[in-house]
Amino acid sequence: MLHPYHYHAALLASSQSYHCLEYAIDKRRLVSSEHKCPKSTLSNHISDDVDLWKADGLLSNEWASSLPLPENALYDESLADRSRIAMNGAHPAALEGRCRINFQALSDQIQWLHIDPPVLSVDNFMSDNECDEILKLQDVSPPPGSGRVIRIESRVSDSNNERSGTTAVRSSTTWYVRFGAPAVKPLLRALLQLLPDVKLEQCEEVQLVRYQGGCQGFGWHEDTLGVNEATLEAGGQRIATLLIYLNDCENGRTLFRDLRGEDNQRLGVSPRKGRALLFFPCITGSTILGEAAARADLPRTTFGDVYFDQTRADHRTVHAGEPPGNNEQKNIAQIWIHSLEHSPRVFGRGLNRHDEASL
Ligand SMILES: O=C(O)CCC(=O)C(=O)O
Ligand SMILES: [Fe+2]
Repeated sequence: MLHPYHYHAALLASSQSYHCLEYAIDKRRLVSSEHKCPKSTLSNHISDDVDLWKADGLLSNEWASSLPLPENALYDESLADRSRIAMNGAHPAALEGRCRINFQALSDQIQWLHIDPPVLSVDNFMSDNECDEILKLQDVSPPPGSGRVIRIESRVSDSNNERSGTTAVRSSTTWYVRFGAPAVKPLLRALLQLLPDVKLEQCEEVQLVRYQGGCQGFGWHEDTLGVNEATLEAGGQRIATLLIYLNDCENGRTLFRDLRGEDNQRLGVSPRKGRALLFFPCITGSTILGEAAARADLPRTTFGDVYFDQTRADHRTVHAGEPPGNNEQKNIAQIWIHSLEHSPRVFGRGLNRHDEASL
């Protein structure tokens, strides 16, 4: 029996005393390695729904062993240049997909952190209380048999690997939330307000991630799926990443390896409770981006829709989750938006339906 709302996968982040089962997620593929389970208070949360994952073909025996956290790669001019050249060929008129941003509703809160490729932040996207309600999902122990304790280590797929020239690993605790969970309703509503043409069916299940201070993070990677993963059933490619910081953190920024901020330093977004970060993993363009970019006097609302080409990743969007400080914990919620309807699979086929959301 699955819990009616959240938790298919909860995991123990702490790398210290006990691990029961360790898993790695390589984008949509879950790979596992089993460990001897020391006596642990958490062991009764481990359920046999591993079999469910196996049946779904998501388990294999691969295992990423090492856990280097964001390596200090140097700013790669050549990579950025190559992407810029690709971008020149991507006139918005030639881009099929459109992702309208509702500037009218949120103009005071939206900040353009980077214009090309577009990276935006939205402060107070969610209220403190709404963030707290989501955080509570992480504190509830899943009823026996409904969740399990796993450790997730995420690596970029081979194709990504080739692009960004590095293997990214994640060390974190990850929860997946059912669409019907009341706590995520405000988040889903806010998403649809910000991106009014997006259908909920295009969204992956809400993912909550917790990084423990000092030692956990997520290395350089791109959010696009590999060609074999961006299937019709998956809903094609990920066209937008929406990430919400659920608590304030001194450290633990989301860093964009090849983008520069206003201060000409590597672009980094600090975790502020309720702040959203939006960017587009595929090549994008915007109808009036050029004009607006050249004229500082144009109001922000003159930025038009973001157009995208879902067949081409924008390698300039390589990013990482910096480890929070020693005494901090970083909590985020994340949703990936696909070009087409996405079939959620984390809870098992058909077990977490978009229409449970009842917005
Ligand atoms: O933790 C972060 O700031 C970034 C997380 C991320 O990029 C991801 O989960 O894909
Ligand atoms: Fe990412």
